[in-house]
Amino acid sequence: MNFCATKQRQVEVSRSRNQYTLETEVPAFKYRNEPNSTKMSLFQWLKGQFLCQLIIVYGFLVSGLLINLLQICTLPLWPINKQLARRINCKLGYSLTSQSVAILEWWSGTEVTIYTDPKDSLLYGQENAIVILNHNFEIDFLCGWSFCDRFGLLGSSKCLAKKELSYLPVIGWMWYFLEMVFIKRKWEEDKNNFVQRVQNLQDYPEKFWFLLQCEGTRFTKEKHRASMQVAEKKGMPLLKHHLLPRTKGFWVAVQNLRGTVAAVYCCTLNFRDNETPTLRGVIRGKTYHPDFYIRRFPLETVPEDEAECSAWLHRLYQEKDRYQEDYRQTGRFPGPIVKAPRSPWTLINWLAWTSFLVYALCLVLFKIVNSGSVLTIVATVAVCIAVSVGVRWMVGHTEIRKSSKYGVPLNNN
Ligand SMILES: CC/C=C\C/C=C\C/C=C\C/C=C\C/C=C\C/C=C\CCC(=O)SCCNC(=O)CCNC(=O)[C@H](O)C(C)(C)COP(=O)(O)OP(=O)(O)OC[C@H]1O[C@@H](n2cnc3c(N)ncnc32)[C@H](O)[C@@H]1OP(=O)(O)O
Ligand SMILES: CCCCCCCCCCCCCCCCCC(=O)OC[C@@H](O)COP(=O)(O)O
Repeated sequence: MNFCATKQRQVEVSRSRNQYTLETEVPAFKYRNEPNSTKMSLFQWLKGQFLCQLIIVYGFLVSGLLINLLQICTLPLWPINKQLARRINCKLGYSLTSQSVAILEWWSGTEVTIYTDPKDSLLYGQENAIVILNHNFEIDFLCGWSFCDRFGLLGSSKCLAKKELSYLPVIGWMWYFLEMVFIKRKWEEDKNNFVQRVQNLQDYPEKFWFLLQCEGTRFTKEKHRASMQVAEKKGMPLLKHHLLPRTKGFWVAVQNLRGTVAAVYCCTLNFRDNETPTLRGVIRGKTYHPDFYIRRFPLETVPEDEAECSAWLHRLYQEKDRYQEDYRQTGRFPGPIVKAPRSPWTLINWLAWTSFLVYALCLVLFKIVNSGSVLTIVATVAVCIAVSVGVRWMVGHTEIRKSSKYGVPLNNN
């Protein structure tokens, strides 16, 4: 049983007409994600069923391809009414991304606990921001989406992502229409396109957060060792829980988004009890316990000069490193917990897509079996095998053991 034994103040933030209000004290022991065992046993049983997991993957992929198709249909609109095309793509993006949030929050029962200043939380969702985040976990992008959804920015939020992710069916194709910024992580090759894509966000019609994972790659022992050798050579303090941040992307984003974004949100994510979450675990319904610490820095406080801005970011990562160390000692981040409720719309959208697609699948399977054609049946089995290989390949992109060798000496990809 998980419980937080620290006496702490929890601030409930409820959504009413886009306002986050109401504060309540909660008792010292706050039980988290504790399902009523009898009521939940059927649900637990369902989570363990391979068929249910298959339906989740099928629903996500097929709805994703349909959404990709709808996104392609918006292409003729871009030259005529760009802002409308962008808004439609945000809605389409929401319809796909929110399914993964529903799977995280409602299926696996994983809830992100947010530690932040309640005053700052009133601004979340009301302003554009650059978000920086550590890159240690296989489902950090899912937790990020959950956080975006709690503050109404799920469809429109963006990230700086490695180019390889743009080729991923469904997710990567969707991101292309959502104007994500893709980079090869080779500055000379990236710089023109990067600056252009960031500048394009200056007139974005929806509120957005722009996520930068300044470490540039996921944390592994090998990358950490290499990165700390660089820090040592530069005479910088060593980090224990982070790689040395790459600062160029942050500086360019800040410079080009002054006047567009209001603040930098420094986010630090960790999981209770040294959990090592995986996407497979989420699909199998395993509950994880992410804790998430956010500090808001008004953009005016970030230096304009490149060297000073870079030093500012390094200092921030040194602080983040101390928060991670404290978290390991105490099991919590500083500050009060702000509770933003999960939205029922993610669940409604997910159930609507899944019911529709399962119904359609039953009709198609019935027709195939009824046709009695051996060729059709063999072709169907072949397609299923191909899709299964494809899904493993896609899920593999989230796995740290398959992470790139970026940042390891003599191998910068
Ligand atoms: C709980 C969640 C919380 C919050 C989430 C909130 C909101 C979420 C919002 C939106 C979500 C939307 C979608 C997200 C969903 C999924 C996406 C998830 C992830 C995608 C992320 C990625 O793909 S990460 C990979 C790509 N991103 C990056 O690389 C960004 C970071 N990099 C940069 O910004 C770089 O600056 C650069 C790539 C632009 C350029 O890099 P470059 O190396 O060319 O230049 P730099 O000057 O920056 O760095 C060079 C200096 O670095 C030194 N250094 C450090 N370490 C090393 C090392 N290991 N080896 C060699 N060199 C190293 C080096 O010495 C250089 O120093 P100099 O002094 O010589 O300059
Ligand atoms: C919950 C949804 C379930 C639906 C069914 C599953 C179908 C498969 C979905 C696959 C989704 C893939 C999203 C990939 C996002 C991964 C982002 C990421 O973390 O990229 C790593 C890079 O930042 C750094 O790369 P490395 O240099 O560490 O290498």
